[in-house]
Parts: sequence; structure tokens; C-alpha cells
Amino acid sequence: MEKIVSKESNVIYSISRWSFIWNLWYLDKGGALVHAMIEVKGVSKSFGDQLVLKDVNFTVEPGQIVGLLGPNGAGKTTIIRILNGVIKAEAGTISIMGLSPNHHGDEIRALSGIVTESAGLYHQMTGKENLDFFADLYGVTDANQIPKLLKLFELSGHEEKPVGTYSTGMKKRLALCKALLHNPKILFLDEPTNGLDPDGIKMVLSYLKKYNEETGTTIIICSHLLHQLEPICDSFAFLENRTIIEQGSISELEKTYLTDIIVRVGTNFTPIGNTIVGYPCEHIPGEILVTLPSKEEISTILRELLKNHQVYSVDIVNNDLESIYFKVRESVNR
Ligand SMILES: Nc1ncnc2c1ncn2[C@@H]1O[C@H](COP(=O)(O)OP(=O)(O)OP(=O)(O)O)[C@@H](O)[C@H]1O
Repeated sequence: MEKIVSKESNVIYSISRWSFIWNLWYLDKGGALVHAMIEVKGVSKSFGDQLVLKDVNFTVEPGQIVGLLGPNGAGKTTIIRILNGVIKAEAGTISIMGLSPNHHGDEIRALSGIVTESAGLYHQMTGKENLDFFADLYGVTDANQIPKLLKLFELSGHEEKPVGTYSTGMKKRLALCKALLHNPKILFLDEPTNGLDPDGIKMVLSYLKKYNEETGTTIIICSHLLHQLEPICDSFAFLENRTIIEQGSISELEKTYLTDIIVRVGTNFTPIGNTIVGYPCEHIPGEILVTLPSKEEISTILRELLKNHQVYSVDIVNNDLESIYFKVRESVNR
């Protein structure tokens, strides 16, 4: 038996280790083999007579960083709370490493870390006192764990200051240290960059990426800010109209939704008319915008231009996450 802690309630529980086969296949309580780290099928949830989630489906593979994206009020926090076993879904099935949040909430909370809007830190205590307190509660025995996390999140030297004197960014980083004290297999982050300035956002996201690469921890990040998550997520799940309307990596989404690409070429070429080698072309001083059926056609355009002109730069302007997101929305609202 092993001493494990539920972070939602900060209560210590004891569970046996029998149910996990880490990062491979998971044996659920019914004895079935489940591949994904997290598998959500047909989940629905209402608050009173308000239906908030309807037939939600998505999967998370081990070691992935998954962005759960949707506008304010879409139900992102509700999904995290259901996955954590804090509230129950009315319909559907969920497997988290073979465990069900409805029945094994304590075990799931013991093997996961969570950072919510209210970081749950004690402001009158120092950073170190906070981490000591939660490490004790979680049964963390490794004496190096706190210094290691303080160093990783660049809080060394600040640990003796009261948390009330920390900047928003420092509090967010301390909340991450707290969530990672017991080396969770899964990290749930609800809007982890809220209230941070651009430097703070960059810092927190790059720490998360580094942590994921070093430890293989699976991370789910909820946000309504697509551009922030684009560089760090392996996969994106779009929540809209109460359900996940699409999920995939950028390249998978590109394949499905980018029927044509728009390429901006910095050049001294001035088109006569509005096409180049038969493709629609818009001229802006110093640049052209060409619409192509695929990336393969970029070299055709460049070869043509380089015959008699200079090319200074080339980039695809409509394959960012936001552009793809709009295409996904268009296709489901059609
Ligand atoms: N405990 C609750 N009781 C009643 N309604 C709730 C409760 N929790 C959430 N809701 C409602 O469910 C909907 C989804 O809320 P949720 O907080 O999950 O959205 P969100 O996508 O996380 O939003 P945000 O981006 O603003 O954080 C909202 O309409 C919200 O008012």
C-alpha cells in the first residue's frame, strides 16, 4: 500500500498500485485493455436545466500536451472537473489510465496534478512553507523534490518570501511546483497563463514544454487563447456548441481543412493581371499573395519568379491554428 494524496481535497488516502501499467496499455477495472491515457466517450453534463456538455468525445495519448480550446463558458473547466472526479457526468464513459472518475476519483487525483484559477496557495506563508506543507500532505519523501522544482521554475532565491508578495507569474509558477510535487502522470491546467504579461506567458509555457519533454508527463491545457498554445501542444481539441467538434495535430487538421493555401512572397515582381502561372495572385507593394491548391505548388511559383526576379521571403499565411479553427467552425456550422 502506498500513501497518496487527493489534491482537490488535500486529504491523504491509501491505495494499492494494482491498477496501472504506466505509459503502455491500461487495464481498466473491468479487465479491458485501454490504449489512450485518457479516453472520453459520449460525455454529457447539465447544471440544472442547462445542458453544458453533449456527447463529448476525445482522447489523449501518453506524453502528449493537448490543448482544450473553446470560448468563455464553453465548458472547459467543467470537463477538467469531470475528469478529476470532482463532479459527475450524467452520460458517457471516461477512462483515465484505466480508471473511472466516477468510481476512482481519489486514485485519479493521486496520480494527477491540477492548477486552477485559484491556485490554492497560502499567501501569508512563504513559497517554501507552502511547498513543505503540500509535500507533507502528499507524502513526498524525496528531499530534493522542492529545491529541484524551485530551480526548474526559477523561484530559487524567492522561497523564503511570503507568497502574498509574489508577482502573478511567480504565483502561477509556484502553483505549478505545488501540482508537480508528487510527480503526477497527468497535469490538468485551467487557463495557466491568465493574468500574465507576454514575458510571463512565454516563460510559463516554455517551462511546461521543457517539463513535458524531460518527464513525459501528459498535460491537458484549457485556454481560449489559440495563439498561445499553438507552439507547445501536440494535439488540439476544439470545444464548441457543448461538444468537441474536432481534434488533431496541426498537420492532421491542415490536411483536412486547408483546401487551399495562401502564400505570401516578398518579391520585386509586379504581376500583370491577377494570376501567376494560372493561380490567383494579389499584389501588395513588395509582396504578392498567391492562392495555391497545395504546398507542392510553392516551388512552381518560386521557379517562375526566380527566372527574372528576386524573392526575399516566403511564408504560408493561412495555416496557423486560428485560421484552421475558423475553417473547422465553418465546416460544422455549414
Ligand atoms: N457549478 C455550476 N453550477 C451551474 N452552472 C455552472 C457550474 N459550473 C459551470 N457552470 C456553467 O457551465 C457553463 C460552462 O462553464 P465552464 O466554467 O466549464 O466554462 P469554461 O469554458 O471553462 O469558461 P471560461 O473560459 O470562462 O473559464 C457556463 O455556462 C457556466 O455558467
